[in-house]
Amino acid sequence: MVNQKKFKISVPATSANIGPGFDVLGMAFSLYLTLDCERLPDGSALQMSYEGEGAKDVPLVAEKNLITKTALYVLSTYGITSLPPLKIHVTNPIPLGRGLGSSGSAVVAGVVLANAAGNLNMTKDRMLDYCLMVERHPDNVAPALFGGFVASFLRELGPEELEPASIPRSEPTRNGAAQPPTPVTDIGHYIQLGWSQEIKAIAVIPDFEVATEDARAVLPDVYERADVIYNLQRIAVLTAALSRTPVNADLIHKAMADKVHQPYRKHLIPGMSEMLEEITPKTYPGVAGICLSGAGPTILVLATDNFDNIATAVQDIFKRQPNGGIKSIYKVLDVVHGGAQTDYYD
Ligand SMILES: Nc1ncnc2c1ncn2[C@@H]1O[C@H](COP(=O)(O)OP(=O)(O)O)[C@@H](O)[C@H]1O
Ligand SMILES: N[C@@H](CCOP(=O)(O)O)C(=O)O
Repeated sequence: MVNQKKFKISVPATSANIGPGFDVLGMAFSLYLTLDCERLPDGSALQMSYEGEGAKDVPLVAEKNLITKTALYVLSTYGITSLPPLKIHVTNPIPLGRGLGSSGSAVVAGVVLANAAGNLNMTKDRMLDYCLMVERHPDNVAPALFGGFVASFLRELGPEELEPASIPRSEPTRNGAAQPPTPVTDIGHYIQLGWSQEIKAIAVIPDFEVATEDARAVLPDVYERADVIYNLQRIAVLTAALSRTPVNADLIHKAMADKVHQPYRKHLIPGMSEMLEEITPKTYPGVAGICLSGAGPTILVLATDNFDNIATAVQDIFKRQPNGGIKSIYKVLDVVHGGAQTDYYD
């Protein structure tokens, strides 16, 4: 099966945080990064092509592209120094730098690619360790790998694992540090949570990027106890409320408030504060909750109905921002149960 000539890897887009669940919660969406792969005869060079989001900017050199760079890193820890001869066609509908987990999906795709191309036979739990060596926060990579609505945490690393060279890194794309070594095991822990299928996700995606690294740089190192309690109370209620039918929109909306990351990021996303205040279950029936998607700038509205009107209301707030307004598009997405997968065929 694994030696079949062709295989296809699919990895869903994700939204992380979901309000109070900063670096904890994430969900997988019905929007897939795909890699169509074909094994080539021994001695052939890697052939890589790419269509979709990022096509103009994403490098197609194996050592530079985040997908293949991640695959090379994984293979290197198995003593394999190059990618086996492959033709890879990447199709990417996930906008880059918008808070829909494009880098997490690319990292997951790289680990899954290494597993398939190198016949490594890794479990998904082991793949998670590798993903976390490249992208440090688990809230995108865990749902991209496993699917669904996921809560995750990292185990505390011991002193020797905290040696600089061993620290799993976030945002691999913009630092030039040496490759991390073979990961220790069980870095990440996760659980798939219940999700009420009546709730869909509206992603309103503005036409500018916010690099996750920049959106993390604006956060404080230390928080007030009251703010931590505020988020802990809400996250516990939110995870249960999102699994219940009938949907309690008022409770979900209140439980999606956050004091840990959104207030510090609001200046990076013009209009976000107005959106969080104005788009409520009362003003727009069908709304269940609203938050920044990941590190932004996409706005995520959870809703049961009235999707186009709600999306238009968010878009109108982007449009009325100073200096000519901000253009946006929107996608109405399902939360999908399946995560990354590899299909083999002739
Ligand atoms: N499909 C992809 N192929 C290669 N690199 C990618 C891909 N998707 C994302 N990246 C890299 O990840 C960066 C975006 O990461 P990040 O700032 O974390 O935003 P996001 O919120 O989209 O994950 C891009 O600038 C690019 O370097
Ligand atoms: N918890 C992270 C999530 C980043 O998600 P992304 O999709 O914006 O990369 C954060 O909020 O920094």
